[in-house]
Amino acid sequence: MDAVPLKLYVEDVTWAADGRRIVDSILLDVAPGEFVGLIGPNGSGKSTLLRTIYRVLRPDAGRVSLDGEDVWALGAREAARRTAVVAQERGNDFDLTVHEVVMLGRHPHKGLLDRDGPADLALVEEALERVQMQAFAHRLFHTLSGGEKQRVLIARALAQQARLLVLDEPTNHLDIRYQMEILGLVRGLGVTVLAALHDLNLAARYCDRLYLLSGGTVVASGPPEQVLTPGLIRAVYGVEALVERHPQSGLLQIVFLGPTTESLAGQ
Ligand SMILES: Nc1ncnc2c1ncn2[C@@H]1O[C@H](COP(=O)(O)OP(=O)(O)OP(=O)(O)O)[C@@H](O)[C@H]1O
Repeated sequence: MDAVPLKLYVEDVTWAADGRRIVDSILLDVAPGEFVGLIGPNGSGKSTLLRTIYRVLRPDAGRVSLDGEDVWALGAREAARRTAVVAQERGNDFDLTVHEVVMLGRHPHKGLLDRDGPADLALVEEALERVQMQAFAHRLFHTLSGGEKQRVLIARALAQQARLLVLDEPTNHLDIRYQMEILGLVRGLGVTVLAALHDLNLAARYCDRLYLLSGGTVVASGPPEQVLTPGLIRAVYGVEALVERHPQSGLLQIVFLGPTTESLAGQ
């Protein structure tokens, strides 16, 4: 993805369903080349917010802009050229081979009747190599394990050469080695990244800044050490935690002690 990173700006975005605001007046920005993590408990609105950003949901209020241009003014094709998405939802990829799934990443760049050219093939091969899935190129996508599928979807995003990468739980099927490899790879791409992550230790390690969502609103944002405090973890997740810098590695480390007594009493 040797593309110039872009600036993402989410300005007071609200999206409601059945009269309930699932995301409510969200203000968020990601600077060019920054890796920002979106964290928060189940149901806090992370996926819904990401879906407004990659233009599946149209906000009821507010706007999402890429380099200052509203994604709804850009049109689907141009928005897809700028934004690659690795999400849980799967389209009709089931009868496709791994190679064909990754080639889908080239579609926003091609006309309706354009065939796959040598440059497209080279990008697909390079992307498969980067996630170490070359040997699987001719396998049917639906026959892969969860982690293998996840790596192929990352490869599709790489082949797309987008300037913004939106990831929704990109590592949830991966073993610890691939979790670290994929997040390290994504970080090294130099593109703008917004990723919903559940693992707070991984979020602390790979993200420049975090936004913490609760009940559809941003309750904290900033560098990991400012957001991942015992007080905020207790208030938002209902879990007691110790947060410290590991003496040898210097990494921020969160040790979860257990649910707070209030949250246990509420069960
Ligand atoms: N189309 C919809 N209609 C009604 N409610 C919805 C709709 N989409 C999402 N919701 C609700 O909005 C809330 C937020 O969902 P969302 O998937 O954005 O949360 P999340 O933070 O990504 O959660 P998780 O960590 O569990 O993936 C949930 O309570 C969900 O049930």
